[in-house]
Amino acid sequence: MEVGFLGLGIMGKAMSMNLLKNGFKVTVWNRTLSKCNELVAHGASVGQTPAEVVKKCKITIAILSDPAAALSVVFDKDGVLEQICSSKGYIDMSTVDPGTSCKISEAITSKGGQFLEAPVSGSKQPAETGQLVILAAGEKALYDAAVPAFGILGNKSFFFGQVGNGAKMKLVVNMIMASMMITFSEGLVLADRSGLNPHDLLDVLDLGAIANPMFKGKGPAMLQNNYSPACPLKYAQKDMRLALALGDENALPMPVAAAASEAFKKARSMGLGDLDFSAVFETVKVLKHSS
Ligand SMILES: NC(=O)C1=CN([C@@H]2O[C@H](COP(=O)(O)OP(=O)(O)OC[C@H]3O[C@@H](n4cnc5c(N)ncnc54)[C@H](OP(=O)(O)O)[C@@H]3O)[C@@H](O)[C@H]2O)C=CC1
Ligand SMILES: O=CC(=O)O
Repeated sequence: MEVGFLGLGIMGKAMSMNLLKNGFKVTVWNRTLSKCNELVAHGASVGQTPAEVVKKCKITIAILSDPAAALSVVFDKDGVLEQICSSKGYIDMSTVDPGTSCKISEAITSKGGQFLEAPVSGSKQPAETGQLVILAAGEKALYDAAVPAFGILGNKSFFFGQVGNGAKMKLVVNMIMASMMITFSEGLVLADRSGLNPHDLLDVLDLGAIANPMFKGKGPAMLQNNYSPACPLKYAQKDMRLALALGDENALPMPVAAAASEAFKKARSMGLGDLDFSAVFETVKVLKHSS
Protein backbone atom coordinates (compact mmCIF):
# COMPACT_ATOMS: atom_id res chain seq x y z
CA MET A 1 0.00 0.00 0.00
CA GLU A 2 1.27 3.50 -0.84
CA VAL A 3 0.71 6.43 1.51
CA GLY A 4 1.80 10.04 1.71
CA PHE A 5 3.04 11.45 5.01
CA LEU A 6 3.19 15.15 5.91
CA GLY A 7 5.10 16.24 9.02
CA LEU A 8 8.19 14.48 10.30
CA GLY A 9 8.41 15.80 13.87
CA ILE A 10 8.75 13.60 16.93
CA MET A 11 5.56 11.72 16.09
CA GLY A 12 5.57 11.81 12.29
CA LYS A 13 9.13 10.58 11.92
CA ALA A 14 8.48 7.54 14.13
CA MET A 15 5.12 6.79 12.52
CA SER A 16 6.30 7.06 8.92
CA MET A 17 9.35 4.95 9.78
CA ASN A 18 7.05 2.25 11.15
CA LEU A 19 5.02 2.25 7.96
CA LEU A 20 8.20 1.91 5.88
CA LYS A 21 9.56 -0.90 8.03
CA ASN A 22 6.29 -2.76 7.62
CA GLY A 23 6.24 -2.78 3.86
CA PHE A 24 4.32 0.40 3.00
CA LYS A 25 5.59 2.61 0.18
CA VAL A 26 5.78 6.06 1.76
CA THR A 27 6.21 9.49 0.16
CA VAL A 28 7.13 12.07 2.78
CA TRP A 29 7.12 15.86 3.02
CA ASN A 30 8.24 18.11 5.84
CA ARG A 31 8.33 21.92 5.96
CA THR A 32 12.04 21.66 6.78
CA LEU A 33 12.80 19.33 3.90
CA SER A 34 16.16 18.14 5.28
CA LYS A 35 14.24 16.16 7.91
CA CYS A 36 13.16 13.83 5.09
CA ASN A 37 16.71 12.51 4.62
CA GLU A 38 16.59 9.87 7.34
CA LEU A 39 13.35 8.47 5.92
CA VAL A 40 14.81 8.45 2.41
CA ALA A 41 17.71 6.38 3.74
CA HIS A 42 15.08 3.81 4.76
CA GLY A 43 13.38 3.79 1.35
CA ALA A 44 10.94 6.71 1.40
CA SER A 45 10.34 9.00 -1.57
CA VAL A 46 10.09 12.75 -1.10
CA GLY A 47 7.46 15.17 -2.35
CA GLN A 48 8.58 18.80 -2.68
CA THR A 49 5.19 20.12 -1.51
CA PRO A 50 2.06 18.74 0.21
CA ALA A 51 0.27 19.01 -3.17
CA GLU A 52 2.91 16.85 -4.83
CA VAL A 53 2.48 14.16 -2.17
CA VAL A 54 -1.31 14.16 -2.53
CA LYS A 55 -1.00 13.99 -6.33
CA LYS A 56 1.09 10.84 -6.00
CA CYS A 57 -0.77 9.01 -3.22
CA LYS A 58 -4.33 7.76 -2.81
CA ILE A 59 -4.17 8.32 0.97
CA THR A 60 -2.15 11.07 2.67
CA ILE A 61 -1.59 11.24 6.44
CA ALA A 62 -0.50 14.39 8.30
CA ILE A 63 0.63 15.03 11.86
CA LEU A 64 1.53 18.67 12.44
CA SER A 65 2.11 20.87 15.43
CA ASP A 66 -1.12 22.81 15.94
CA PRO A 67 -4.27 24.19 14.28
CA ALA A 68 -2.35 26.89 12.37
CA ALA A 69 0.02 24.30 10.88
CA ALA A 70 -2.80 21.88 10.06
CA LEU A 71 -4.70 24.63 8.22
CA SER A 72 -1.64 25.98 6.44
CA VAL A 73 -0.67 22.62 4.94
CA VAL A 74 -4.17 22.21 3.51
CA PHE A 75 -5.08 25.75 2.41
CA ASP A 76 -1.82 27.49 1.51
CA LYS A 77 -0.18 27.56 -1.93
CA ASP A 78 1.05 24.10 -2.93
CA GLY A 79 -1.17 22.66 -0.22
CA VAL A 80 -3.31 19.53 -0.01
CA LEU A 81 -6.39 21.22 -1.51
CA GLU A 82 -4.66 21.79 -4.84
CA GLN A 83 -4.58 18.07 -5.61
CA ILE A 84 -7.28 16.46 -3.50
CA CYS A 85 -10.05 14.91 -5.61
CA SER A 86 -12.69 12.22 -5.56
CA SER A 87 -10.34 9.24 -5.62
CA LYS A 88 -8.24 10.48 -2.69
CA GLY A 89 -8.34 10.53 1.11
CA TYR A 90 -6.72 12.86 3.66
CA ILE A 91 -6.17 11.83 7.29
CA ASP A 92 -5.14 14.49 9.80
CA MET A 93 -3.65 12.98 12.98
CA SER A 94 -2.61 16.34 14.51
CA THR A 95 -4.15 17.39 17.83
CA VAL A 96 -6.44 20.27 16.92
CA ASP A 97 -9.81 21.66 18.00
CA PRO A 98 -13.04 20.32 16.46
CA GLY A 99 -13.61 23.60 14.58
CA THR A 100 -10.29 23.33 12.76
CA SER A 101 -10.97 19.72 11.89
CA CYS A 102 -14.44 20.57 10.54
CA LYS A 103 -13.01 23.41 8.43
CA ILE A 104 -10.47 21.04 6.86
CA SER A 105 -13.14 18.37 6.37
CA GLU A 106 -15.48 20.78 4.57
CA ALA A 107 -12.72 21.94 2.22
CA ILE A 108 -11.58 18.41 1.39
CA THR A 109 -15.08 17.04 0.86
CA SER A 110 -16.13 20.04 -1.22
CA LYS A 111 -13.49 18.91 -3.71
CA GLY A 112 -14.83 15.36 -3.65
CA GLY A 113 -12.09 13.97 -1.38
CA GLN A 114 -12.58 11.90 1.77
CA PHE A 115 -11.52 13.18 5.20
CA LEU A 116 -10.76 11.51 8.50
CA GLU A 117 -9.46 13.12 11.67
CA ALA A 118 -7.41 10.65 13.68
CA PRO A 119 -5.50 12.22 16.58
CA VAL A 120 -3.50 9.82 18.70
CA SER A 121 -3.15 9.07 22.36
CA GLY A 122 0.38 8.00 23.25
CA SER A 123 3.70 9.73 22.90
CA LYS A 124 7.16 9.30 21.33
CA GLN A 125 7.80 5.75 22.52
CA PRO A 126 4.37 4.35 21.58
CA ALA A 127 4.82 6.05 18.19
CA GLU A 128 8.15 4.25 17.78
CA THR A 129 6.77 0.87 18.83
CA GLY A 130 3.43 1.10 17.04
CA GLN A 131 1.43 1.25 20.29
CA LEU A 132 -0.59 4.41 19.71
CA VAL A 133 -4.33 4.63 20.39
CA ILE A 134 -6.05 6.11 17.34
CA LEU A 135 -9.12 8.31 17.90
CA ALA A 136 -10.73 8.58 14.47
CA ALA A 137 -13.88 10.24 13.18
CA GLY A 138 -15.18 11.30 9.78
CA GLU A 139 -15.54 9.26 6.60
CA LYS A 140 -16.05 5.62 7.58
CA ALA A 141 -14.96 4.32 4.17
CA LEU A 142 -11.62 6.09 4.59
CA TYR A 143 -11.32 4.70 8.12
CA ASP A 144 -11.84 1.19 6.74
CA ALA A 145 -9.25 1.81 4.02
CA ALA A 146 -6.77 3.07 6.62
CA VAL A 147 -7.16 0.11 9.00
CA PRO A 148 -4.03 -1.67 7.65
CA ALA A 149 -1.94 1.47 8.32
CA PHE A 150 -3.59 2.09 11.69
CA GLY A 151 -2.78 -1.52 12.60
CA ILE A 152 0.93 -0.69 12.16
CA LEU A 153 0.79 2.68 13.93
CA GLY A 154 -1.31 1.68 16.90
CA ASN A 155 -2.57 -1.18 19.03
CA LYS A 156 -6.16 0.06 19.08
CA SER A 157 -8.26 2.26 16.80
CA PHE A 158 -11.61 3.81 17.67
CA PHE A 159 -14.13 5.27 15.23
CA PHE A 160 -16.29 7.95 16.89
CA GLY A 161 -18.64 8.95 14.05
CA GLN A 162 -18.83 12.54 12.81
CA VAL A 163 -15.81 14.82 12.35
CA GLY A 164 -14.98 16.65 15.58
CA ASN A 165 -15.57 13.69 17.90
CA GLY A 166 -12.00 12.41 17.53
CA ALA A 167 -10.62 15.88 18.28
CA LYS A 168 -12.90 16.23 21.30
CA MET A 169 -11.89 12.84 22.69
CA LYS A 170 -8.19 13.69 22.32
CA LEU A 171 -8.65 17.06 24.08
CA VAL A 172 -10.54 15.46 26.98
CA VAL A 173 -7.81 12.83 27.40
CA ASN A 174 -5.02 15.41 27.32
CA MET A 175 -6.89 17.74 29.68
CA ILE A 176 -6.99 14.91 32.22
CA MET A 177 -3.34 14.00 31.57
CA ALA A 178 -2.02 17.55 31.94
CA SER A 179 -4.08 18.20 35.08
CA MET A 180 -2.76 14.96 36.58
CA MET A 181 0.79 16.08 35.85
CA ILE A 182 0.28 19.18 38.01
CA THR A 183 -1.10 17.18 40.94
CA PHE A 184 1.72 14.67 40.56
CA SER A 185 4.27 17.51 40.57
CA GLU A 186 2.73 19.04 43.70
CA GLY A 187 2.82 15.63 45.38
CA LEU A 188 6.52 15.16 44.59
CA VAL A 189 7.36 18.61 45.95
CA LEU A 190 5.15 18.16 49.01
CA ALA A 191 6.81 14.82 49.80
CA ASP A 192 10.24 16.43 49.54
CA ARG A 193 9.38 19.59 51.49
CA SER A 194 7.77 17.58 54.31
CA GLY A 195 10.85 15.42 54.78
CA LEU A 196 9.88 12.34 52.76
CA ASN A 197 11.95 10.77 50.00
CA PRO A 198 10.08 11.43 46.70
CA HIS A 199 11.50 8.18 45.31
CA ASP A 200 9.61 6.38 48.07
CA LEU A 201 6.48 8.22 46.95
CA LEU A 202 6.99 6.85 43.41
CA ASP A 203 7.24 3.31 44.81
CA VAL A 204 4.10 3.75 46.92
CA LEU A 205 2.11 5.27 44.04
CA ASP A 206 3.13 2.45 41.73
CA LEU A 207 1.62 -0.16 44.04
CA GLY A 208 -1.72 1.54 44.63
CA ALA A 209 -4.99 2.29 42.89
CA ILE A 210 -3.61 5.35 41.06
CA ALA A 211 -0.55 3.60 39.56
CA ASN A 212 -0.17 4.62 35.92
CA PRO A 213 2.44 4.61 33.13
CA MET A 214 2.85 8.41 33.25
CA PHE A 215 3.91 8.51 36.92
CA LYS A 216 6.10 5.43 36.47
CA GLY A 217 7.66 6.55 33.19
CA LYS A 218 8.24 10.24 33.90
CA GLY A 219 8.65 10.36 37.70
CA PRO A 220 12.28 9.16 37.97
CA ALA A 221 13.41 11.48 35.15
CA MET A 222 11.60 14.46 36.74
CA LEU A 223 13.45 13.86 40.01
CA GLN A 224 16.69 14.17 38.02
CA ASN A 225 15.50 17.36 36.27
CA ASN A 226 15.57 15.41 32.99
CA TYR A 227 12.91 16.73 30.62
CA SER A 228 14.07 15.28 27.31
CA PRO A 229 11.02 15.93 25.10
CA ALA A 230 8.61 13.12 24.28
CA CYS A 231 5.55 15.37 24.33
CA PRO A 232 6.73 19.00 24.19
CA LEU A 233 5.28 21.26 26.89
CA LYS A 234 4.15 23.84 24.32
CA TYR A 235 1.73 21.21 22.96
CA ALA A 236 0.37 20.32 26.41
CA GLN A 237 -0.34 24.04 26.91
CA LYS A 238 -1.97 24.22 23.45
CA ASP A 239 -4.15 21.21 24.32
CA MET A 240 -5.22 22.78 27.64
CA ARG A 241 -6.13 25.97 25.80
CA LEU A 242 -8.22 24.01 23.28
CA ALA A 243 -9.82 21.85 26.00
CA LEU A 244 -10.79 24.94 28.00
CA ALA A 245 -12.36 26.40 24.87
CA LEU A 246 -14.37 23.20 24.50
CA GLY A 247 -15.47 23.56 28.13
CA ASP A 248 -16.38 27.17 27.41
CA GLU A 249 -18.52 26.18 24.41
CA ASN A 250 -20.35 23.71 26.63
CA ALA A 251 -20.68 26.13 29.58
CA LEU A 252 -18.79 23.66 31.75
CA PRO A 253 -16.80 25.08 34.66
CA MET A 254 -13.42 23.29 34.88
CA PRO A 255 -11.54 25.01 37.73
CA VAL A 256 -8.89 22.29 38.06
CA ALA A 257 -8.11 22.33 34.34
CA ALA A 258 -8.07 26.14 34.35
CA ALA A 259 -5.52 26.19 37.16
CA ALA A 260 -3.43 23.54 35.40
CA SER A 261 -3.53 25.56 32.20
CA GLU A 262 -2.11 28.56 34.04
CA ALA A 263 0.80 26.43 35.26
CA PHE A 264 1.58 25.35 31.69
CA LYS A 265 1.41 28.98 30.54
CA LYS A 266 3.81 29.91 33.33
CA ALA A 267 6.16 27.13 32.22
CA ARG A 268 6.13 28.45 28.65
CA SER A 269 6.90 31.94 29.93
CA MET A 270 9.90 30.42 31.73
CA GLY A 271 11.22 29.18 28.37
CA LEU A 272 10.35 25.52 28.98
CA GLY A 273 8.09 25.06 25.92
CA ASP A 274 10.39 22.77 23.96
CA LEU A 275 11.10 20.48 26.92
CA ASP A 276 8.87 17.57 27.85
CA PHE A 277 5.54 18.61 29.39
CA SER A 278 6.72 17.11 32.70
CA ALA A 279 8.95 20.22 32.96
CA VAL A 280 5.87 21.94 34.40
CA PHE A 281 7.30 20.41 37.60
CA GLU A 282 9.74 23.35 37.57
CA THR A 283 6.90 25.84 38.04
CA VAL A 284 5.66 23.94 41.09
CA LYS A 285 9.17 23.85 42.55
CA VAL A 286 9.52 27.61 42.05
CA LEU A 287 6.14 28.34 43.65
CA LYS A 288 6.83 26.14 46.65
CA HIS A 289 10.26 27.71 47.23
CA SER A 290 9.04 31.29 46.90
CA SER A 291 6.25 30.84 49.46
N1 LIG B 1 4.86 14.35 20.97
C1 LIG B 1 3.85 13.73 21.54
O1 LIG B 1 4.01 13.04 22.55
C2 LIG B 1 2.47 13.80 20.97
C3 LIG B 1 2.09 14.79 20.11
N2 LIG B 1 0.81 14.82 19.63
C4 LIG B 1 0.39 15.85 18.70
O2 LIG B 1 0.94 15.51 17.43
C5 LIG B 1 1.30 16.71 16.72
C6 LIG B 1 2.77 16.67 16.36
O3 LIG B 1 3.52 16.55 17.55
P1 LIG B 1 5.12 16.32 17.51
O4 LIG B 1 5.49 15.38 16.44
O5 LIG B 1 5.51 16.04 18.92
O6 LIG B 1 5.60 17.79 17.13
P2 LIG B 1 7.00 18.32 16.56
O7 LIG B 1 7.17 19.69 17.09
O8 LIG B 1 8.08 17.34 16.81
O9 LIG B 1 6.71 18.39 14.99
C7 LIG B 1 5.83 19.35 14.47
C8 LIG B 1 5.69 19.14 12.97
O10 LIG B 1 4.80 20.15 12.46
C9 LIG B 1 5.49 20.84 11.40
N3 LIG B 1 5.03 22.23 11.30
C10 LIG B 1 4.93 23.14 12.29
N4 LIG B 1 4.42 24.31 11.83
C11 LIG B 1 4.19 24.11 10.50
C12 LIG B 1 3.65 24.93 9.47
N5 LIG B 1 3.24 26.18 9.68
N6 LIG B 1 3.57 24.40 8.23
C13 LIG B 1 3.98 23.13 7.99
N7 LIG B 1 4.48 22.29 8.91
C14 LIG B 1 4.58 22.79 10.17
C15 LIG B 1 6.95 20.76 11.77
O11 LIG B 1 7.77 21.04 10.65
P3 LIG B 1 9.30 21.53 10.85
O12 LIG B 1 10.11 20.29 11.06
O13 LIG B 1 9.63 22.24 9.59
O14 LIG B 1 9.32 22.44 12.05
C16 LIG B 1 7.01 19.30 12.23
O15 LIG B 1 6.99 18.43 11.12
C17 LIG B 1 0.88 17.87 17.62
O16 LIG B 1 -0.42 18.28 17.25
C18 LIG B 1 0.87 17.25 19.01
O17 LIG B 1 -0.02 17.91 19.88
C19 LIG B 1 -0.11 13.85 19.95
C20 LIG B 1 0.23 12.84 20.80
C21 LIG B 1 1.52 12.77 21.40
O1 LIG C 1 -0.35 14.00 23.73
C1 LIG C 1 0.27 13.25 24.39
C2 LIG C 1 -0.17 11.93 24.79
O2 LIG C 1 0.63 11.24 25.49
O3 LIG C 1 -1.30 11.56 24.43
